[in-house]
Amino acid sequence: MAEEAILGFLQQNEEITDSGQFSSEHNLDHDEVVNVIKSLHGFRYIEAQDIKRESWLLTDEGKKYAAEGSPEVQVFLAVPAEGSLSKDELEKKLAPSVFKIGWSQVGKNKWVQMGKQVSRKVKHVEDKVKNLLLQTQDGLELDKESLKYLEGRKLITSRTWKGYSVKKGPNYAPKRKNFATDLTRENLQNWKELEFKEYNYNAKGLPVDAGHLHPLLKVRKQFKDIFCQMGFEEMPTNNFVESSFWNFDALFQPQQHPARDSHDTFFLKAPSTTRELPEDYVERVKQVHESGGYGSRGYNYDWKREEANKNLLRTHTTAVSSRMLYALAKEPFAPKKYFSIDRVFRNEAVDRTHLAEFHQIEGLICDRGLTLGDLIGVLQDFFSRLGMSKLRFKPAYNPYTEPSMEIFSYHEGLGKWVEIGNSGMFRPEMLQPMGLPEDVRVIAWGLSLERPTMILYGIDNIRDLFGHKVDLDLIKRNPICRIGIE
Ligand SMILES: N[C@@H](Cc1ccccc1)C(=O)O
Repeated sequence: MAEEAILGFLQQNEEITDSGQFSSEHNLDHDEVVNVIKSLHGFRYIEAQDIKRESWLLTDEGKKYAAEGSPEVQVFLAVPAEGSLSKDELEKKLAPSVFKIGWSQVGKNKWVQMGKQVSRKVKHVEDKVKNLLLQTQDGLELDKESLKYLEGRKLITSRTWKGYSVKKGPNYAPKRKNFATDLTRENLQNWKELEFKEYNYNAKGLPVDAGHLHPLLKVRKQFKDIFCQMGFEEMPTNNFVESSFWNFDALFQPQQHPARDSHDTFFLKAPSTTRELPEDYVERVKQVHESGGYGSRGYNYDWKREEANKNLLRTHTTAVSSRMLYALAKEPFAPKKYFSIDRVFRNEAVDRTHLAEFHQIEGLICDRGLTLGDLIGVLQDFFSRLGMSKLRFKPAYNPYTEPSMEIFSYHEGLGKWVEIGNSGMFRPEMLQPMGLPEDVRVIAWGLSLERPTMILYGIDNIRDLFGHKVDLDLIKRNPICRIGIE
């Protein structure tokens, strides 16, 4: 409405001299008129010039007198037209503040006789203050002296009024054009008929809603911090594709082991085999599988090179540990603590607790003379840093560790013992062919990253945590959970 009024007025007239006046003449809200002026100015339909004016507003006290009359007139009217009354009697007739202010004013104005008795001195009085206040309220201009007087009595205060004078601008039109703003298919097809809005390179874009950490990343960070605090170095795990040799054979896992079946492992079609392996080491691995050595009888089967060459998606990060230990064995011996947290792959039926790819956390310590007691002690230290200090161990079997132990922790929240990992001491059949000194022992453990994360975040279906069905809201709004689930 205001827009039509402004553009229409300028069609016939040179100028709107004062937006305030214009608003009251056209019965428009001045704030709305100002908004329209700003917008039309932005598109250069109009030119606008600021106008600033001092305007006056009544204070609360001023408003009261404008309605009820000034206190001096109220006092005057309380004095009888004929005769007199005592000051006390007069005071009782009026509100204390009215009496107090009015009394001093009637004195100044010489309207009443102020002796023992009070009586009128004049017949009529004019309520000048009330009239001036009413004029101010109506927006009429008062002379300087009156303004100073009312301001002195704190009945009015000044406010800077802002408005505009308005003329036609370079893009003036009696009606605003609708510009096309989006590069839609329709707009592009009709581009000849349309006028596009100009780009505003100074406009700020929408705030970017991105950059949230997935719960798995938050928990991974906490595990990483714990390993680093315990002096572990991170292993390079950036190869998802591994040969069967490093994933299985180097770990003394026999070639007919069920895990090496394609039902359990993803084998690669291309490249289906590895290009090179360290030949002398391969020979020693073959020997230990076939006929043992280092105090072992071996598995007594025909070890096949083709089987070791097959490429696969690594089924555990222990494949990386075997590469690292082999590299370590080539140097003069130095003790090491290694860890990794990265992705592994298993050809499994997916259900609420299993995925075909998940993350494995792996830690190992390699030093002379380590014992099972050291492994238990390190595990106690490691898991208590996670807030899990009640641990139990259960004998287990891995082809590459002896002894092997499953790790259970008492979960206070769930009120039961839960399996949290697997561990053991690497076998001599694994370490000796690498060339590590005979008294060097390696203690190691592994667990999934998903399981503790699910426990922490109260997620009971792994597909709600990882994969294409994950709710983005989970990623945007997950809290920071402290590991320490006790
Ligand atoms: N590699 C084992 C975990 C493990 C690591 C190190 C020693 C013992 C066990 C697994 O996949 O479950």
